[in-house]
Amino acid sequence: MATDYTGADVYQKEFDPRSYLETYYNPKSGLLVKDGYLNFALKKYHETFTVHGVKGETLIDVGHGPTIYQDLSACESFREIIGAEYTDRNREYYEKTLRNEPGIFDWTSVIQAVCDLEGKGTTVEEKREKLKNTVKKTIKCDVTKSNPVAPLVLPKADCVMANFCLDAACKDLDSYCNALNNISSLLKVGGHLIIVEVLNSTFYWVGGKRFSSVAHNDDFIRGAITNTGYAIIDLEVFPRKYDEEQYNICGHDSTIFVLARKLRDI
Ligand SMILES: C[S@@+](CC[C@H](N)C(=O)[O-])C[C@H]1O[C@@H](n2cnc3c(N)ncnc32)[C@H](O)[C@@H]1O
Repeated sequence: MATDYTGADVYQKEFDPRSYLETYYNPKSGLLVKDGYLNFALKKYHETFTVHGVKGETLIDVGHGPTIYQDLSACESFREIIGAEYTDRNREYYEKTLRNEPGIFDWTSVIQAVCDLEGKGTTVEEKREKLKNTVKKTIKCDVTKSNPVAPLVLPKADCVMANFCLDAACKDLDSYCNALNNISSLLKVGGHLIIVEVLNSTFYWVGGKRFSSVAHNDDFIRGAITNTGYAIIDLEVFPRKYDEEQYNICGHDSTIFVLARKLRDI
């Protein structure tokens, strides 16, 4: 079944942060927890900032939505994280999570898992504090615009990450490549890009609303990143076991994690 393109205005009106978190990241029933993706992503982020030594002054987390897991390792290697997301509700939810407000989605087990990966004896509370202090601000961002953070003009960052954002934000493969180039304009030459996407899916559900996704395979992602002026440092595809009920909630057969270094502006 085809899904009509759900653009940024649909996200602003209809994307419910709590439903998204419960459906995909609930510690017991979350789809991305049960299929192993979350542990895969935590390991890849950990390796990025340790084995691959990615670090610097500023990292921009594009399309962070209401999730924080993608920043838990990064906050040890960057002086500043800037959250850049389209919807007001997601920015608010993300900020409330940083402040660990009562009733907010509970990331404790995920924070503990990252502390265990790091093996430095950091406590969950210390990690929460570190992340809260490292995220200096959240700003509005639209990846379909040539300057995604307009009207702001930011100094170029050392790292840009987009976790499950571009597939969700883009209408087709051409607009995906444009959006990749748009977020690349936020990054220094020599800086690092981290892209995480689902493969071969056209939709995902959040709280009774079907959202569109651009369908592509890993070759497309590899080509799009290389053609945007990057050298790929690490690329891994994580397959998802077939389960009819779960595939009816979101249709991807795997996820892809890519770490790349920017060689030039195109
Ligand atoms: C599938 S969610 C991903 C959330 C989170 N990063 C994660 O890893 O689960 C897609 C996110 O992209 C954001 N988004 C959609 N269109 C966008 C646009 N044009 N510019 C920036 N963000 C957008 C949505 O608001 C949402 O937070």
